[in-house]
Amino acid sequence: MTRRIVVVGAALLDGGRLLAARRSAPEELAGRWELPGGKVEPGEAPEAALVRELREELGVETEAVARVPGSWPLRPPYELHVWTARLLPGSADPAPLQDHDALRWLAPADVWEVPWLDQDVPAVRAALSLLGDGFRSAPGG
Ligand SMILES: Nc1nc2c([nH]c(=O)n2[C@H]2C[C@H](O)[C@@H](COP(=O)(O)OP(=O)(O)OP(=O)(O)O)O2)c(=O)[nH]1
Repeated sequence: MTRRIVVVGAALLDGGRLLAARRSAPEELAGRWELPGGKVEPGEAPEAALVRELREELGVETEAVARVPGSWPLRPPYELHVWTARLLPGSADPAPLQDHDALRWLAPADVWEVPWLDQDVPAVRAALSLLGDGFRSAPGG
């Protein structure tokens, strides 16, 4: 059986905009944009991993809202799953504390302005199709 490790990415929404994060490392990914997140640890729920990673990387308090249908292969054994997420009331604003050197809140019309990692493009597309054109609020939110 092939070992699979899930990387959770957040489609973090606030005020009708989606957060994109520019990777600062490793070298082959640096300068490209991604959905912030990281690896799910053994025994950890993906929603909990997402909240933990966003706290570590961005200094924010969030909650996962809904899984975006689909999964996207990364470098083996990793695969990307995406959840919509929102900032909790009173959370700090996101800051690029770890793994990233720039952040952008993208309005719907601007989503394709940043050079996403190739492997993130279908995941971002799926997130947008779940959210709808305006992405005013995450489903369930
Ligand atoms: N977080 C995240 N990682 C992605 C995306 N697309 C993509 O190819 N990756 C890759 C980059 C990394 O090789 C891997 C996730 O690693 P990470 O560095 O974000 O995760 P982590 O914080 O748990 O890692 P670590 O430093 O603890 O090892 O998946 C994405 O949209 N979000």
